[in-house]
Amino acid sequence: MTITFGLRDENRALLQRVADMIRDEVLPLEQEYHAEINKGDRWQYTERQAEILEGLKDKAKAAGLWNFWLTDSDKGFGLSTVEYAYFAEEMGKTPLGAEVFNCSAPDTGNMEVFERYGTAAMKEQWLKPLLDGQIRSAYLMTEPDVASSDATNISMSCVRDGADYILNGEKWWSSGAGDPRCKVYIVMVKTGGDDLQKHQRQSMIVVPAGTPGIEVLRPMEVYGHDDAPHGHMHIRFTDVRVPAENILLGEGRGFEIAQGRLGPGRIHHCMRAIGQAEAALEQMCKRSLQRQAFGKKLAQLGANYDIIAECRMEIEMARLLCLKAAWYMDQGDARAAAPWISQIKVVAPKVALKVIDEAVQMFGAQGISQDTPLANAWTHVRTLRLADGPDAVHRRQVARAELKKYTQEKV
Ligand SMILES: Cc1cc2nc3c(=O)[nH]c(=O)nc-3n(C[C@H](O)[C@H](O)[C@H](O)COP(=O)(O)OP(=O)(O)OC[C@H]3O[C@@H](n4cnc5c(N)ncnc54)[C@H](O)[C@@H]3O)c2cc1C
Repeated sequence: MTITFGLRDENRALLQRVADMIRDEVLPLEQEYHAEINKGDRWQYTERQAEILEGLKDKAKAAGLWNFWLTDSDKGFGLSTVEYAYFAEEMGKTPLGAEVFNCSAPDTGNMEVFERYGTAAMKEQWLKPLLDGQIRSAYLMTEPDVASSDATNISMSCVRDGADYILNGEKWWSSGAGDPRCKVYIVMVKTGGDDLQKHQRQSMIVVPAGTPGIEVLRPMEVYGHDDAPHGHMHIRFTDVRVPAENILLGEGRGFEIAQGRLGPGRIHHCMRAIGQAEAALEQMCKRSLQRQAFGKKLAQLGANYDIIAECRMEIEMARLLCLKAAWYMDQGDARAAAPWISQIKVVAPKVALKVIDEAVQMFGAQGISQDTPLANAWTHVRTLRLADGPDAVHRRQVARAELKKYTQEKV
């Protein structure tokens, strides 16, 4: 029996329905969906892809299995962050899982921004179709020419001109911007100069994807994969003009919004990474019992018992830490939760990478091939050590919170 403390009884059945749908309906179509991408223009959403994915989304929506990520809200199920952790873990077990239930990044973070900081017009134009799963979105912060783990470096120019703002500069690693269904970007820009305090120079602005002056230059590759049709795009803005009312909250409020956006997004990635680790351990165990070498099952050879045991123990530790960080988030004090989110943001990808790597090894050469989901899972989880803040930045947060207990001085 799986222990699911913190999950209210009424939501247990809901979680089981998600797990059942993933096993019975999503997993059987995964391979065909991904094979379809290789058939023609990788950046198109082919008829068959649409049939598979939109078909699954329609089923999930009709069954009421939709938008679980809207924690503590009357629009979703009102799950706590702790409860959502179990759902995200389940959805993380397969690449299409999160999108089928309208719970995928970067849309969830962007929807949260529109919900919390958007105007009524933005909610109508962007939040509504995002909540319905009709369009997708991207979040553009990282820039090629500056160390973007320090967001005070963000320098895309955004200058007021009458009733508009004009944007110039480049962004890269804009996840999801390759998808033809991606219709809107939330863009971190620089609106203030050195006369302002460091954290008041950046703003966020809403830019429709097709605005004149936007050029998608190329997909950035992850270990040689373009991740089509989602993509992590390198984009140039040349005199891109958007109405002044597209700025979120007002000039200089970018950091405030980034904090609100990134907290939940980071922990959701970790929850899904734990799901990927669980899926990899299951595959490793099954393989080690099915295959034989030197007259024994693989499980019985060398240190394989130890490897399996270590993987189980590390997953359990990571899950408990993730639930603790989620619990802190549920207490409503983002500042107190931040170091806990940083802890799990370092630990979850590290553990998932280790487990997936051991599973790859147990599969032999097949493990690194296209014939198991493991190679793809490894590259995906590896990116999490950078995306939403590199490990070192999160470790620094953890250390500062620790040191602050013992000094009044700035650490
Ligand atoms: C697959 C993928 C998807 C992504 N999706 C998006 C997206 O949708 N939108 C978006 O805006 N960005 C996205 N990113 C970008 C990601 O958020 C950035 O790469 C990340 O914030 C780091 O910025 P940087 O690459 O400029 O690295 P830099 O800031 O140049 O940092 C490089 C290295 O410097 C070291 N370093 C930095 N700070 C410290 C410190 N305080 N202490 C010690 N060492 C330090 C670390 O080793 C770090 O890895 C994505 C990245 C990947 C790989």
